[in-house]
Amino acid sequence: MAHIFDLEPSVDVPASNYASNRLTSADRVQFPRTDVFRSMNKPSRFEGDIFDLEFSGTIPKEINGTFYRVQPDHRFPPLFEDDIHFNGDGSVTAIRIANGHADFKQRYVQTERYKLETAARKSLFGRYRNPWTDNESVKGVIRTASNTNITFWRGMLLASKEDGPPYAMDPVTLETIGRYDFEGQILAPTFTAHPKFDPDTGEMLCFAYEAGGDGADCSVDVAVWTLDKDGKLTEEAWYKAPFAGMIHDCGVSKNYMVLPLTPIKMNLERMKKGGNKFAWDPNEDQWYGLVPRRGGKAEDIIWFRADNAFHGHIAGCYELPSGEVAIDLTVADGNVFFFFPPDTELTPGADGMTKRNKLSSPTVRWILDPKAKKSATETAAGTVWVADERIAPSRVWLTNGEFSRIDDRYVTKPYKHFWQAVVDPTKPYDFAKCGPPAGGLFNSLGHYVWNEENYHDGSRPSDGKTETQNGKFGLEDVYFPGPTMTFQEPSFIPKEGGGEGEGYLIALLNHLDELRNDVMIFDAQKLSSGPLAVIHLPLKLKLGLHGNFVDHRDMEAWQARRAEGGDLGPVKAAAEPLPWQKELEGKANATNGANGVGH
Ligand SMILES: C=Cc1ccc(O)c(OC)c1
Ligand SMILES: [Fe+2]
Repeated sequence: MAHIFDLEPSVDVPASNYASNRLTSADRVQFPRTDVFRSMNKPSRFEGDIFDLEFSGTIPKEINGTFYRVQPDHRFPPLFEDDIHFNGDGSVTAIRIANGHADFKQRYVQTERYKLETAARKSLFGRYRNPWTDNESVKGVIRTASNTNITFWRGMLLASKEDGPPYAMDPVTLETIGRYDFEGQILAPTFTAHPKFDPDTGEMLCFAYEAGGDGADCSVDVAVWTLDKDGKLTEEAWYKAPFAGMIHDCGVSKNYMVLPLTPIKMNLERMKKGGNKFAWDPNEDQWYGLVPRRGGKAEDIIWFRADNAFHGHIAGCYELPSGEVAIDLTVADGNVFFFFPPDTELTPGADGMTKRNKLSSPTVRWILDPKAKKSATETAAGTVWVADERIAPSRVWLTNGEFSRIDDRYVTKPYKHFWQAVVDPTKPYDFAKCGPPAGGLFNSLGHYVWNEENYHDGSRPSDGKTETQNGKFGLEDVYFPGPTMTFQEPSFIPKEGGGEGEGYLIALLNHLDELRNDVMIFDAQKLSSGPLAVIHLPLKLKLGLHGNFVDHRDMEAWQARRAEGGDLGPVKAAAEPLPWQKELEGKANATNGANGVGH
């Protein structure tokens, strides 16, 4: 009898189900044959559970909690062949660790997009953050894929992406509860994927950009909110940005929030023509908006400008005795998002590609003075408050990494320790076995400790000069697993009663040759000694974005409060469409779907 594969040549397999960049038929389930859907990033679409994962080494018995992380994972062939990784559906992984064992669970975030596309059994939403490329049937539907971060807040997981509101999930079952509007308190169209939690007050600090209208109109409105530990909205302030660009992460000190505005810019005309949401502008500055955490008014923002560069993620942010705000983050010297090249009409001749894979990404410290002189400056977007003097870095530590993490108990405070996924180009890479390193050559994990001189422990003011060094700002402890492996973002697991940085580091490892993942657990301060445990997953995940560890005691305390009959009761999903959706409802041609309200 013929084996099924022997028959394959007679099966009519077309080269591609795309023509002129568009999906020609949804009858055939076949993803684009582009790098975005290849190798480590081949769609997985796996949902399931694995009880008692295989592992090597010893999983420390004192770890009792869950490591959550989220990955974009397209469920259907995209409408456009040139689709990007960031447009994939959010899929959440939970690695539950207890008693020296680990279990696995993975579920999609069931967004409105997920539900409508499931019903249609095909993609209905088009290009990244561009509703003009959608199927007509989903006009007015919240488009977010909730694929960027997964944070724990008051007994729920919040799956978030900065183009829409967060979705609440059950932290144990990973079932989607629904769109979360903080019980009607936050009704903006967008919400950050990087909310921050003040360890002293229990507050959530969060923001949104492109927040003024329907979340797809390139508005320059930026909202900043605080929710107290009881979930009550206590602060809301609205600011104007100098242009409609990306504000991805934020820094939070005791009294301020810092909003890095990256020079990748939206353009409504380009979007209406079906083009990219963002384009890198190599002629634009990088900006930092400094706002007070309490009582902020529109005119309180100070926008600081510095030379063109690309923001990565924030390590720490805190105040100096002088009252100045220090913020440390990775800053790359070119366009990291090569899939958002310069717009040839807006910046003719600009080159956004040559430096791809050759970018340097040091950890940069900026010192921002809340008393800096500023002037009202007219821009196309309106009046913006800009500091009179440009800023330059205070410290440039040539770490060459991304995905900085700290001991989150030190958010808002002076801190010494940070960790990163590191690119070490001096190490061997097995190109023959692995091909190009999908997602970047994060071939190492690094632990860094600012030394006394560079740690603002409350006694030293800033010195106003730029210093650039390699290895002299503090201690470097780097682990390289081998030439066929790369890391995803690490998360820190604090040891109970331990000091800053005492605990473990957990991160996903990509095997680019076998196309499979492990989870590595390290002593957070001895990375170079190698992992204490390697948990072996029997499958390939995708390249994820962000993750966080949640201690089981926190989980249990909230579970009791969230139980039927508990003092809070179950999490309440949004009960009403967002204001922009209600407005659209009244207009001709609008089909609003379910408006993001659970059904
Ligand atoms: C890493 C940054 C980042 C920024 C915007 C996004 O939409 C995103 O989607 C996964 C990721
Ligand atoms: Fe991020």
